[in-house]
Amino acid sequence: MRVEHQIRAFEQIFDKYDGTTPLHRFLFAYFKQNKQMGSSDRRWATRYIYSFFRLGKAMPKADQILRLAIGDFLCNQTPSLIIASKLPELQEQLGRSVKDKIALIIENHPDFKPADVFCFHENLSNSLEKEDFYESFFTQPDLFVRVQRSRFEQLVATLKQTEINPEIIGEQTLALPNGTKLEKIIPDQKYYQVQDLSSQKTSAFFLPQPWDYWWDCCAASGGKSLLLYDLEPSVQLLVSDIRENSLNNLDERFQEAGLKKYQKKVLDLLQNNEQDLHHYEFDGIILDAPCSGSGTWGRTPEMLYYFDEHKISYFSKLQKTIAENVVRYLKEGKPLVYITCSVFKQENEEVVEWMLQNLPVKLEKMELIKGYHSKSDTMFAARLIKQ
Ligand SMILES: C[S@@+](CC[C@H](N)C(=O)[O-])C[C@H]1O[C@@H](n2cnc3c(N)ncnc32)[C@H](O)[C@@H]1O
Repeated sequence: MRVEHQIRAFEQIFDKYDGTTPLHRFLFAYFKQNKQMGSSDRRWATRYIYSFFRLGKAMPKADQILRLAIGDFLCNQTPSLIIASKLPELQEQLGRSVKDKIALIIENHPDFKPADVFCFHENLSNSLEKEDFYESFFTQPDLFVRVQRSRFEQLVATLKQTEINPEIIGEQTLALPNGTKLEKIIPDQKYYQVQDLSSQKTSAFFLPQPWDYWWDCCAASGGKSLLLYDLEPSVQLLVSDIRENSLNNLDERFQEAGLKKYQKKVLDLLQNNEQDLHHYEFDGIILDAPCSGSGTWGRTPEMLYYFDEHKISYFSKLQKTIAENVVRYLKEGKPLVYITCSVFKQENEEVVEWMLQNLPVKLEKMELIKGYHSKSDTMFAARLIKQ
């Protein structure tokens, strides 16, 4: 296959894609419509377009195909026609670490600045190590699974039989190479959940008591509720979300996990829900808030290119309003666990600061759960106690 052919395929995709749908979904539809592309064409086009977006906004003035070659060099350890044609002097260095390769690119192209990869740096939470964070975009995150304790060894053994070598991260957590078709290997999903490592770590903020009544108020398909249930199976739950569809998926997941004691409501938490909720009082609330998702862009690098910075303040307002609307249903002395998958301080520490000033809550602890050293997402969690 000639390099011109690959470049044309990349350019056609790049021209058609506008960032409004997730890239993986766009590519799925695009390949369906372009049946003339064989599997090798599709594989190369996918590699190139992802490598390109992983470069974010670095080297804005450089030629697009040179940017593609640099992205491809930084993201991959195997050769490609683009690297061979645009960066022949670096071909032999493909096996080096990302850090080394970044240094080589800076040496050869001084206009390459790692900080431009993630160009919203002014907004980053203060405790984030910026260089490590920027560097992490050139490595694809892993796929993490949380496994029922009693099934852990058996699941590891099954995976090993299929020549997938899972990395054991904790008592219940495995890391697998991204793209592993786990549901094909183990179709019965009763005993494991796909859930990012940092997301799993948010459970350290829950600390439920036996027979507590908790509200997972932005539950989607129930990932956090399942963590809570795992910690304390006697807990009773109200789960709600604005999207009915997500709540429908939740039923199946809960059933598989054996979670039976829950009630479900479709609620828009920007509205007054007093009619529905006036008699409710909770022992704990999980607010896994709608957010920019900027801590997960290692999985969706197209956002580095297309995200509109104005959205940060939009999400921040949304988060404050939702927090205000839910905290009134919390018992005194009980926790509100505020979670985002964002790295922006306006959605994290500043929302907490706003809550401390405007709501009857006291901060117990908060943490940016950094995923960039462990091929996982970065999240934020805070535990606030109602006064
Ligand atoms: C970060 S996701 C929750 C993920 C989920 N907790 C999990 O662990 O899988 C945020 C959720 O907030 C919901 N949401 C957005 N705006 C909302 C609103 N105004 N009222 C209630 N839920 C809302 C979204 O539908 C989305 O499912």
